[in-house]
Amino acid sequence: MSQPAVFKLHDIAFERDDRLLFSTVNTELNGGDILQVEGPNGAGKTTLLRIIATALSPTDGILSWQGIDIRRQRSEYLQSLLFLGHLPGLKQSLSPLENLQWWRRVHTDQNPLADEEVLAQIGLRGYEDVPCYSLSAGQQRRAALARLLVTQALLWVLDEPFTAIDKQGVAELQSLLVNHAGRGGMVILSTHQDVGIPGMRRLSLAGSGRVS
Ligand SMILES: Nc1ncnc2c1ncn2[C@@H]1O[C@H](COP(=O)(O)OP(=O)(O)OP(=O)(O)O)[C@@H](O)[C@H]1O
Repeated sequence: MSQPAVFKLHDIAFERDDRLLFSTVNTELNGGDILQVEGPNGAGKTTLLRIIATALSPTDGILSWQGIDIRRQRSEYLQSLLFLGHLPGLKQSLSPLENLQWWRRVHTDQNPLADEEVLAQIGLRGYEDVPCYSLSAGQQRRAALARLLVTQALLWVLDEPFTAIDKQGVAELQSLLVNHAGRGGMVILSTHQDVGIPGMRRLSLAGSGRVS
């Protein structure tokens, strides 16, 4: 018997204010898969990613992880998932170093990489101790993306991760995603940018949630 897909969206629908945003969204991911959720402004990309991150419940449909409905194993599922929303999600009065330390403690991160090394790799050397409110938009995005370097999560859910970062940062982030997939991880992302990731699949929300 074949193994169930690691992650599956089955007939997902979402209705808001009596308006059907999307319905019959079906797709599945296995280790190594990268999926881009695409569609015009207001199509529901952020909404779908928030459903995947369990911040919203679908009006209809089932999400399964390792073949089991995520509602029956919520904490196990959430331990396997890292969600970065379209805002950086940083405490603005804290520095990138303090934000990272806080995040690592909350997520009981066991990665041996030192905080300073993480921030250097993400392009924030020299800005470790600057309060986040003083950083540029791209530097704030990098401070948030630093979590990708230490997380053990298998499924990365990233809403507009390329926003505000420069060309080199985009290339580095693409490599990070490809390397994660190469190690058996999975990525679901939304972006309006042309992302040149070989083998990346697309889920279109321009109507009925077709997958190509
Ligand atoms: N908190 C909310 N309350 C009410 N309506 C909302 C809320 N958040 C989003 N919407 C509506 O839901 C629809 C989908 O929004 P969503 O943010 O998911 O779209 P999107 O595809 O991510 O758009 P964009 O490309 O502009 O980021 C929009 O019509 C939006 O107005």
